This record gives sequence, structure tokens and C-alpha cells, in this order.
Amino acid sequence: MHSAQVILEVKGLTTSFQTPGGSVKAVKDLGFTLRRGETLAIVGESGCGKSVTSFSLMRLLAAQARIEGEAWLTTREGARLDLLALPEREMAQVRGNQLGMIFQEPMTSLNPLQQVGDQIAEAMLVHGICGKAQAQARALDLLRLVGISAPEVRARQYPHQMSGGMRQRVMIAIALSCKPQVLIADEPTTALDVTIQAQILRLMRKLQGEVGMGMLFITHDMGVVAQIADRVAVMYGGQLVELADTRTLFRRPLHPYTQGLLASVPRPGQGGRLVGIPGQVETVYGEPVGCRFVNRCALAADVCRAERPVLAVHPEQQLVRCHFAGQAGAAHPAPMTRAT
Ligand SMILES: Nc1ncnc2c1ncn2[C@@H]1O[C@H](COP(=O)(O)OP(=O)(O)OP(=O)(O)O)[C@@H](O)[C@H]1O
Repeated sequence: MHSAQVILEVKGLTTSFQTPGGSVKAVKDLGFTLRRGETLAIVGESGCGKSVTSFSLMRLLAAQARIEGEAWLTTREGARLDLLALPEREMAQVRGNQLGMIFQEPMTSLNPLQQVGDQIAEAMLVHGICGKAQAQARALDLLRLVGISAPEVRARQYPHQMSGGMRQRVMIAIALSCKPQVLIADEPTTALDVTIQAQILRLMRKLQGEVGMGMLFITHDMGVVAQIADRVAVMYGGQLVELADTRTLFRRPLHPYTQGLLASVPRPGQGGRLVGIPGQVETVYGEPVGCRFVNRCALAADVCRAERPVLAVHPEQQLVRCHFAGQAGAAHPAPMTRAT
């Protein structure tokens, strides 16, 4: 995996919004790489900056958002494009083509008035991937690929005639139709029940293996992370606080926030109470001195209020932003299982 080609390289991504209360840096100096065939999960509680990260990379935020930094995508043809600097006309060609997307609620992304087969074909036509007849034939192949039986019948249906799980499969078919280099999946299974969720995760993992794309998987659910991710980026207050391969992170989380997230995952057969993280994510205005997690952290000391912790490299290439990284020990290592 580690020798595979880097297809997305994000450096210093910072996204801010001007609000009546001041400037909010929803994402601050975020950096990571994504390799071909790799899944990187971005995790954290609501409000930590996951969605702003994905919308910044896709450049789908409202005009008042200010996005800084670099995000280099390697195209199928081998060109390197900075997604944050491309003129909008070129970005529109990249979106849905080199860069696929799936969101939490397919009903808001699918057109309720168009048959699903036509919606899948349209993505290919818009990007000039092939002609109409070929796009329609390929739409049926894609429906089959994502596990929808009787694709000839289903292709003529409208979104409301399908179940939630089936609509999400259609969204995946649309996202895969142009064979993207990178797929951004923002909470794609959150609205589904656990059985369907497991099916969709298995499907995404399988298709990723076949297509070879890199996947940025945004979720707040550590159980889902264990099933799908090769590496995990943990975000808090808009910042990366820990980055490690999934096995290392689950076995030996070093940041108190990651330890708290893992401690709040139910563990079969263990009984006992779930331990939550006290307090909640606060909106960060301006440039606070010190650690953004300080008000919720059991290890907080004077240095945490006075000095910003930097992202430091620990053994096994684990990146951690904490003055006391690992000092609470891997207090709550959670079990790790994979769907595939
Ligand atoms: N348009 C906006 N104007 C001002 N602040 C915003 C705007 N959009 C997002 N934010 C702020 O950015 C921060 C990060 O939000 P974001 O939606 O990325 O969180 P998230 O981790 O994806 O949460 P969720 O899982 O609930 O979607 C939050 O503090 C939010 O209030």
C-alpha cells in the first residue's frame, strides 16, 4: 500500500467563514495524502470540520467561505491539478469525473423527476466519457455492479420507487460511472440501518479494489472506520489531532480525544458503561492560544492553555498533536474488525 502512487496531496488547507461573532476557522492547516486504492477515514464529532473539508476540496462552499492551501489531484492521464486553484470551468470538469462524491442522503442529490438509468448515463454524457447508447448500456452494467438485480427494470424507475439502500447504491453507481481517481464519501451510510450499512460498506470496499480509486471516507462512527479504513485522520476543532494506520490507531490511540472516541464505541461482551467525552465541540473564533481540546481534556495542564501543540511524529509514523501524547496510555483500545 505505501508504495502506491499518491493521488491526492492536501497541504495547509484552511477554510474560514466570516460570521457576526468573528472569523471562524472551520478547518485549520490540514494536510494529508491519499494513495491509489487507499481509504483514508476522516473522523470526529459533529462540528469538528469533516464536511467543510470535503466541501472545500470539491469547492462546493458558498462564496463567503475563504479557502486557502493546496490540494493536488493526480488525474487518470497523470497531470497534477491543484483543486483549490483551478478556474471554476475546469473544476466543473474535474467534479464528478476525476473526483467522485457520495453524500449522506441520496434523495437530496438524485433528481426525483428523472429515471435512475438516465441519471447514471447523464454523468458520463456530461463529461464526454462516451456516446448516448453506450452510456445507457454502461448504466445497466453499473446497476448490476452495485448489486441491483433486474437492472433493466430498475433503470426505468424513479428514486421514490426505491428503498434508501437502493438509492445509495444508485448514488455509488453515478459516482463510479466516470471511474474517478478519488471518491469523497461524506457519511454515506449514516441514514441506513446497520444491515444495509454493512452491505454498502462491503460493496464500496469491493468496488474500490476493482476500480483502484482512493477514497476519502468521512464519518463520526468508529465502528464504520474499523470496517472500511486503511488509515484514519482524527479531527478536532478544525485541526488534525491524530493520523495513523487503522490498526495502530485502534490498538494504541495517543491523543486523549481519540482515546475518548474509542472509549465511546460499544464493545460486545464487555458489559460496563460507555465512557463519553465530557463537554462538546466549541466553535473556535480567531486564533486561540493553546490546545483546542483543553476544556474537555482530563490531562489538561498549564502548558496546554499557554502553548499550541504541534503535530509530532511518533513511532509507526503516527502523527499526534498533544503535549502529553500517549501519557494516559491506550486506556480504551477498542476491538477492530474488518468487513472484507
Ligand atoms: N457557512 C458557515 N458559516 C459559518 N460557520 C460554518 C459554516 N459552515 C460550517 N461552519 C462551522 O464550521 C465548523 C465545522 O463544521 P462541519 O460541518 O465541517 O462539521 P462536521 O464535523 O462535518 O459536522 P457534521 O458531522 O455535523 O456535519 C462548525 O463549527 C460549523 O459551525
